[in-house]
Amino acid sequence: MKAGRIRIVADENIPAVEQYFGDLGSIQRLPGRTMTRAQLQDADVLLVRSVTQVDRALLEGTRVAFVGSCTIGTDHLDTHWLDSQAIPWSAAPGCNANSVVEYVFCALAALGRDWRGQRFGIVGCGNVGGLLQRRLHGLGNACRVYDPWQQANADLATLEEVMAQDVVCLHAPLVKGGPHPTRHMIDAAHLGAMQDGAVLISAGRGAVVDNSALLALLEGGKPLTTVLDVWENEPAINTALLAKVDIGTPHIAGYSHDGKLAGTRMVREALSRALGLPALPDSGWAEVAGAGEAATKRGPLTLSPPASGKDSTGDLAQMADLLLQMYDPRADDRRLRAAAEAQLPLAQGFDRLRREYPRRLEFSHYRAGAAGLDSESRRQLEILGLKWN
Ligand SMILES: NC(=O)c1ccc[n+]([C@@H]2O[C@H](COP(=O)([O-])OP(=O)(O)OC[C@H]3O[C@@H](n4cnc5c(N)ncnc54)[C@H](O)[C@@H]3O)[C@@H](O)[C@H]2O)c1
Ligand SMILES: O=C(O)[C@H](O)[C@H](O)COP(=O)(O)O
Repeated sequence: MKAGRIRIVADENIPAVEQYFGDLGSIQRLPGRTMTRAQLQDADVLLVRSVTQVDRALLEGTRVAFVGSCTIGTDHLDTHWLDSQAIPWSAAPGCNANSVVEYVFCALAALGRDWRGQRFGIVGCGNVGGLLQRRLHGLGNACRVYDPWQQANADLATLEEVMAQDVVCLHAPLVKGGPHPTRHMIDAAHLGAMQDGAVLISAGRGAVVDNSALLALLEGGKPLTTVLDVWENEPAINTALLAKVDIGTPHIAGYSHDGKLAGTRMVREALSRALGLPALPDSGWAEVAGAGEAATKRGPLTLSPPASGKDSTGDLAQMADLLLQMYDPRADDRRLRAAAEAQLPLAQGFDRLRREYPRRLEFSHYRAGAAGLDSESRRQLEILGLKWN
């Protein structure tokens, strides 16, 4: 592959491909879910997101010599086959971890759930779970963590102990083989053993939770509060389960604009390494990203003062108000339910919502006035990433 003459095929949902890869050659955009081998015949580089299965069936006989996935998850890549063919590949570890952690706290805020004093369980403690754990420690919350590949984590516990916490957050990858597979790891027994009134937030991969078991439990009246961002059989998700969950979103927890751009940048950096090209300095990448980044150029966005009026939980309502001004998952929930009620198959609506996702900026882009908030609430919001005017 020679820089300047590389043929790149990229999923149409990857932002800023032209800015980040345009210097390398031509770019063709295609819908990721329906990419075919015929479309990739003359491609040198394939850039995907999580909806494209990249395997022998897709690539054999093509000249694709590099695969980049602008995502954290890699379960859609047959990495064994890619390695066996000596096709270099890269994903974007951690690119949208902050976005997912912000989603967790905004979901709790949207539910009116006070996170202070709650005991958290985290399943899967890598970039996302680990960041969540650090934030929770900063906030003063107790955590129990299940991650069979870790030994040094001070919060390690059994899966049973983790599932018994007040708020259980699932951030494990989808792993189909090996000693610790995750498909349906959260089964009827684990779900049934959750405390009445507990919160379950699933933002890793849908099939980690046995969706039928969860639906049966909710239909049976188990008092759980459930937030599902990821589902089995996306995009054709179970509408009966959607009807039962408290917040349901179309796999967008990691969809901050920042997280998506970071994914594109990380894959470009990996391709540069594979091609032996020099890395651009950080400022260079910032300029490239800036080409499509009008919002950050305008400077910080200012939040309205939080709605006044303290309740019995002190400043919770005000903290929640500020968080929800930055991102309100109930808007995504409403759009998904509206798509489920439309005449078209929900699979189309699910993908459309993801394709047309509004620009969502992470908390670091915002500034708020601290007046009226007590010092502990200010501290909590600072730990979550909010800055003050
Ligand atoms: N909803 C979204 O928008 C969204 C966004 C980002 C990532 N994700 C998903 O979340 C997953 C986690 O992201 P990450 O950045 O933390 O990935 P990561 O690779 O940094 O961490 C994954 C962690 O899960 C652990 N793990 C592996 N098998 C496990 C098992 N059987 N039980 C419990 N833990 C196990 C690993 O040891 C690792 O620590 C990704 O693989 C991806 O599928 C979803
Ligand atoms: O793995 C990830 O990074 C996330 O699940 C990602 O947000 C998925 O988005 P998609 O690739 O499906 O657009």
